[in-house]
Amino acid sequence: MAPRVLISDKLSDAAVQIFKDRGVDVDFRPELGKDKDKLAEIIGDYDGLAIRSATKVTPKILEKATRLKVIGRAGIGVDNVDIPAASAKGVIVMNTPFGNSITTAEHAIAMMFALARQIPQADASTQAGKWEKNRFMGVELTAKTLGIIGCGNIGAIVAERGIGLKMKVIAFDPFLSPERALTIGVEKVELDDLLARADVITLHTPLTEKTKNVLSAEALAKTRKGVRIINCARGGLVDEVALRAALDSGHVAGAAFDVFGVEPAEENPLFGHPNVVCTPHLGAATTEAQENVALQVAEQMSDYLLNGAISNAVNFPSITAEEAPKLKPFIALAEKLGSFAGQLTDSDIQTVRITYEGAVADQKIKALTSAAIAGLLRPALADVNVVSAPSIAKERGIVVEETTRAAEGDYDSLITLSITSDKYERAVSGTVFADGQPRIVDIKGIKVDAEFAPSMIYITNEDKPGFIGRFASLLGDAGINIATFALGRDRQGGDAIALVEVDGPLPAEVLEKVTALPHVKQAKPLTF
Ligand SMILES: NC(=O)C1=CN([C@@H]2O[C@H](COP(=O)(O)OP(=O)(O)OC[C@H]3O[C@@H](n4cnc5c(N)ncnc54)[C@H](O)[C@@H]3O)[C@@H](O)[C@H]2O)C=CC1
Ligand SMILES: O=C(O)CCC(=O)C(=O)O
Repeated sequence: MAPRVLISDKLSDAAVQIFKDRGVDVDFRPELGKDKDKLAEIIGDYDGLAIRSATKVTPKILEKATRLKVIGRAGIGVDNVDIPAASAKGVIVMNTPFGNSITTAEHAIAMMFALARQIPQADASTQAGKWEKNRFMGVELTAKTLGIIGCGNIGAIVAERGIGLKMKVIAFDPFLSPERALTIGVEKVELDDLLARADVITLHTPLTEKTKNVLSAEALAKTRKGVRIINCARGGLVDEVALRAALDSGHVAGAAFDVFGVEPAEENPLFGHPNVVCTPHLGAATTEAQENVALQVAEQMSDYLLNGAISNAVNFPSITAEEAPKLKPFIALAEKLGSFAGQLTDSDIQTVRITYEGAVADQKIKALTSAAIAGLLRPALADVNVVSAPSIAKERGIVVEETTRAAEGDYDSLITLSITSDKYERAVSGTVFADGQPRIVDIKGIKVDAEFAPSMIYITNEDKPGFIGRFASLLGDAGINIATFALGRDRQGGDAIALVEVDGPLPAEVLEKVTALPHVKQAKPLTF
């Protein structure tokens, strides 16, 4: 029986044709993106779901998706799909990481011109018969400084266009290597430097814990008077209330937003300000981009449904059905070791060394390495996947080295991930026990024994009496339950570490208090 795919958003017709040509039954029901009840009612009849951003793939939808094998996002951001819930159901989630990048970069440039010359306002006034020639005095962009926050695929295209416009382009992106910055032709700077120098700031990062409110009230206060701000990436990167205040005071000269904290944005703090230009998430909305992403998603989904081939999956490596059961726990281990290192890293990674010892060395280590790199980069990159992770690492000048050797220590299989950055070297090792659960067994040469948990705290401290008691009382007083507690130290009175699993997320103020405890060097929240 031919697999069945439902298209529940406005995808280009090109996708329908590809599915038909490949022998996949396809139903084109774009109205379902806004009708979650109807979608839940019929999703059980389909093997594949092709979407853009209107369809929200929630755990409730996935619960009803008894046949679903693959979700294809015709676009980049998969924030409308509950990835953990899809993964838990074994549903592959694919995206199309490059098909709409040029179009979105062009939208940011269009927004920059709209702000510089107040084109929407001048258009409205002219068409109202006012002919207000003196009201609309613009600014020239040539020789102005364009500050790009997030210089990945789209940011790099914006940079190229900005340089073409004779602007001075500076970029803040902790994961941009100096070599890549040189190739793109941008000056790599720290955030404060960008804020102080840029005449126009444009954002091109994913929305993550680290990028949320990257333009906060405090950051906006560090910008130049007269700065213009563009967001064509994700709502939530800029504090909209603080930006409105900065526009009202005249500190910020203009803002152009395509994306908003709440979408669809029927109301928003920025609305109604005379120097604000808004579009309804149109960044990817060109015929060319929509055709690119529709063709690509239909090809990828057909390949998977008909032949089992996986590409651009955000939640699974490319492996065969026979390899999967043996590899799966080690994939999880590699990805979690990478994630552990990635969550603790805020600087430019130069080298990643992965050592496979014992039985695991005979497995498909390319997939394991990809999973480790995807885990490492995911805290920083938009929806990096196991297929794209190695090439992204290469593009960023990260050297990846793999070593295999016979088991030397206590474990049948051991994976060690070491990263070198411009500031430090960090190593973490893990294994999979007979229960199939991945575990951390060594951090920086200090032995521990901890499972990965949804909410954890990693603490480094001096091995002095009293720490555990003080820490436990602090969490107890804050009403936070400690689920597991793993300790290690290099020697008596030396460096110690603790990996603590807690029930529920850790509030920032509690973390601050932990960091302030005597002898604590650092305390970081981790999620797995
Ligand atoms: N408005 C629209 O319709 C569209 C919006 N987008 C959004 O644009 C954004 C960027 O997409 P791509 O360039 O394809 O992603 P990408 O993954 O290629 O680039 C993101 C860049 O942000 C950087 N970054 C991560 N954390 C950072 C931090 N804390 N500070 C500074 N930089 C940081 C990363 O190193 C990376 O270079 C995504 O959020 C995507 O969803 C994409 C397409 C259309
Ligand atoms: O499909 C769209 O219109 C939105 C595109 C987008 O935001 C993305 O690809 O991340």
